[in-house]
Amino acid sequence: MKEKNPWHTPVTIIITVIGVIAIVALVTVAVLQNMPLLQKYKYGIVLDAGSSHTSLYIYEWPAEKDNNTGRVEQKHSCTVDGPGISSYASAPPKAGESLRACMREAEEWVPKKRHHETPLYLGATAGMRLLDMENKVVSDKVFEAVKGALEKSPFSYQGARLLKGQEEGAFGWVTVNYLDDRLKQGLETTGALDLGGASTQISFVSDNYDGSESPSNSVTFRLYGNDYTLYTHSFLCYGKDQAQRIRLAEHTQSGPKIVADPCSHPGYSETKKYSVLYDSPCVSDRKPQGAPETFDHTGTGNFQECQEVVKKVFNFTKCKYSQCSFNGVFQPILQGPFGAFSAYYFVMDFLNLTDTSITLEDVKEKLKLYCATPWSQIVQQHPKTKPKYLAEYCFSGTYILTLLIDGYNFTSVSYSDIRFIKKIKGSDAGWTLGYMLNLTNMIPAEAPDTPPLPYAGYVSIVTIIAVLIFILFLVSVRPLWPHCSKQQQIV
Ligand SMILES: Nc1nc2c(ncn2[C@@H]2O[C@H](COP(=O)(O)OP(=O)(O)O)[C@@H](O)[C@H]2O)c(=O)[nH]1
Repeated sequence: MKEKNPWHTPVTIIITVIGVIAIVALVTVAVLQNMPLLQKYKYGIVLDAGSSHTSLYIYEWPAEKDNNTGRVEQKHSCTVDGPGISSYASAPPKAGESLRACMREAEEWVPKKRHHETPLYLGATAGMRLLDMENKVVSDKVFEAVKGALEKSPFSYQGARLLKGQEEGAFGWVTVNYLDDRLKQGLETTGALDLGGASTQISFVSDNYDGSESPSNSVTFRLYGNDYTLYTHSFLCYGKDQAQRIRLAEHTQSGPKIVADPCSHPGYSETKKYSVLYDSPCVSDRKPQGAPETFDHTGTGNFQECQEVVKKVFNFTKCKYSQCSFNGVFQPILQGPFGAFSAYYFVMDFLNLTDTSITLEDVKEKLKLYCATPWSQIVQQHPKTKPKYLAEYCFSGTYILTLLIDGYNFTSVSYSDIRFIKKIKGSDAGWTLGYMLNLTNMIPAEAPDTPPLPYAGYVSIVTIIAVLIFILFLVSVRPLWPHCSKQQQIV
């Protein structure tokens, strides 16, 4: 007689099928629910309206990490043709028009469906600060022109404004430390040294600075659960272009027809207009009376003498604080490391002096040789470099060393704590990224909660538990199993 196989009872079959379906469903739901979404990105655009030129930066971050945990990276940058927006004082509408080509480029780089939700900001720095001091009506017109141009774009325009020097310094510091992952991990921070054309910024955290001395130099942040009291100062007129004017103003106090300049190469000669040299609030009050219309700017290429004239740009006499950098400005004891970017990098990179492990004496020796090189040889060796930049590297290198050593008090030891940088992990060092991170609340005050397990670990655990449940289920229905002994295999 045929004994009925207990596995073939309808109840057992139904229970088994339901059990298997339930386990598969459990694993599927858990995995799908927690699976990373297909990588989609969000974007932000910042225009840096500097004194010498405007740059547009497009930033990108994973869309599903909108809860401040995603990494923001620079996707693209575009340099606006022509000078900085402050140079359009006599024709403000052209300042708006000048942005058009880069804005079109941005439209191509940012996916069309993201255009309307992509925030667009413009921040103007020292060039516009000077124009604002000189003629507020005109600077307002320039802002109106750029606002008009940006409002027409398909992006979510969030405003065009003048950045305070303190903001420029602080956001540069945020950028450097964000890109270096120092904020999220609560590591010792890197100071930021930014050299522009019209202003220069120094920002760092020092154990000796709690903001009580010279509070106007302090900015406090709470980022990823850590408190920072940042020292920051922006020196208006101490960017390299304005410092060059101050120095030449020193040379031309008596309104001479010929200026023999130790910071220009021997054999260099250029006819310049007094009206152009003195056309800046940084020097306008020093314009010599009865000067001729032009002067011949000639070079002697003497580094030591250049250092002496550059030092005169700084005032070291007065300090009402415990310690100062220059011009009576408080500065706490330097605490490194430091990242030096913008014109610091352009100049030191050109001069092959970005390696700060070489001694300061060697750096000065190299600069001395460079300054003494005849102009004809310099032009011959660098046919592709803009003559405007080429003519100024001797001055700019000397200015950078003087600013760092005499101005900020870097020593031959702490000089090696400086890194001359252009980019960090593919993103330009500068204030723009820090500015956008701040305005989009991308850096939380508190450290975001991290999931207790990484995704792969989570999937493994769910699968193992499901398999265990299945085995338990099989064991629990064991009484219904067919018996394996020979006698029971009667079919
Ligand atoms: N050598 C060199 N200098 C540059 C280059 N781009 C900009 N600069 C100079 O670097 C300085 C900084 O420019 P910018 O950012 O416009 O100045 P800011 O408005 O004060 O921030 C100016 O003196 C520019 O002339 C470059 O590619 N090479």
